[in-house]
Amino acid sequence: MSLQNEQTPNIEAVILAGGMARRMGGDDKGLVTLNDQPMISHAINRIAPQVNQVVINANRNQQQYSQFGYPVLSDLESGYLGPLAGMITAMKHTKADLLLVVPCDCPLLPKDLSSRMLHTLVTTNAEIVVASDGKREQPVVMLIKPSLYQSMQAFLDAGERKIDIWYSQHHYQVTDFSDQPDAFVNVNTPEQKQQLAQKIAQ
Ligand SMILES: Nc1nc2c(ncn2[C@@H]2O[C@H](COP(=O)(O)OP(=O)(O)OP(=O)(O)O)[C@@H](O)[C@H]2O)c(=O)[nH]1
Ligand SMILES: [Mg+2]
Repeated sequence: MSLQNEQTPNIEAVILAGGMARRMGGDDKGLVTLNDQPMISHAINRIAPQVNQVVINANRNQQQYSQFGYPVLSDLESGYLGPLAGMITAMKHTKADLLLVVPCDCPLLPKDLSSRMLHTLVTTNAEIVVASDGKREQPVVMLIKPSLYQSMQAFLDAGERKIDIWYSQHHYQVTDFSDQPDAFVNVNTPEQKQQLAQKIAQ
């Protein structure tokens, strides 16, 4: 699929908040408070200025999530199949040219995430762009063509769940954010939340 307008494609962001957050004791991770704000607010504040639309993907507390002012999508396929279930739900729903996928538990996402990943996509003609902190790929931070939903559906139908195995079947490229080493700090446990709260407050 070629983009209709490669200079200014329409980009929608989906913020994934549909997991079970077992390492957070089963609390709804997007709504857990980090420095006086729900965790997802930090991600929204970083991402909303960078894209044309935002949707939130959540499988619990949908009413509370709707108060952020964006559409809330629940996984089309229930059963907590993992992040791919949230991504495919947004891919099927969006009318945008490109979908920017981010998790709700990365409060320091780059402020130039979308533009740099778009630059990679356009200059390499990739179907998928994955962010990297310079050491590791961040599989839940992707810029992706929504038309790939059919491939993702086949992957899920086959019982597969791992994002990096799925995208490695496609022409993907990596955008390196090693200039922002903390950008993908991820909050999975109460201890990590505590550490990040102190760091942000400094
Ligand atoms: N829609 C959807 N999103 C998910 C699902 N599982 C995980 N995610 C999201 O994927 C991202 C990365 O997942 P994790 O950080 O492991 O979050 P989690 O699965 O809720 O947490 P743990 O149970 O502790 O692994 C987070 O933004 C989650 O909300 C799922 O089954 N459906
Ligand atoms: Mg998980």
